[in-house]
Amino acid sequence: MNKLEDYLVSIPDFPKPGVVFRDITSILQDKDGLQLAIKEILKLLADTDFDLVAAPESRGFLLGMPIAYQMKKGFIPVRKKGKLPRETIRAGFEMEYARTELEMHKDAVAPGQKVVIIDDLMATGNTLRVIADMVETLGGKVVKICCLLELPELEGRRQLKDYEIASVLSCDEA
Ligand SMILES: O=P(O)(O)OC[C@H]1O[C@H](OP(=O)(O)OP(=O)(O)O)[C@H](O)[C@@H]1O
Ligand SMILES: Nc1ncnc2[nH]cnc12
Repeated sequence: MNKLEDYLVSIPDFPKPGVVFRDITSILQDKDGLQLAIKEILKLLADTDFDLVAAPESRGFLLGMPIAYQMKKGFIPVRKKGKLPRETIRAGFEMEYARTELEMHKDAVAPGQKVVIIDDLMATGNTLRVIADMVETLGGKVVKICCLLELPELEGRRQLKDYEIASVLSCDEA
């Protein structure tokens, strides 16, 4: 079986010039790649006590949901603006290549609940920061952040110093 990094395809200048897009769909479309990706994230959580997984639309859903299901936890979808039907909290921010707004249902986390945040990739870290802030605004505790892939050159960890972060792979920008 290949290593996880052997399945990852990088596309220069997508979605805009200067960005190297790390395409996790090339991992997930392979049956062995998919197994590896989920198993590696499960390993990162082997010793973590938590109640809920929170993950952002859309690539975060692809990894967050199987983890929540496998570990028998609840799942909180963090969605792009205007998609969640009940009362939400919302935050707008810049990512590596776009501006976006994310929302979480106000009743998604009860005070004191322990939340793991899962995403495919940490670039600037702004997506993860906003989700951590939302969890805390609702009274939850972020016990761990897990990503399949991290781009250290964008220094996402600098603004996430208060959290335990684990990623399966790390990729230089070039
Ligand atoms: O660290 P950051 O700079 O915040 O970037 C990371 C985010 O960017 C991508 O999501 P995107 O908003 O492109 O949405 P998608 O998953 O729907 O493609 C990725 O899935 C992360 O959630
Ligand atoms: N370089 C990148 N590749 C894939 N997804 C991303 N999200 C933010 N930056 C990204």
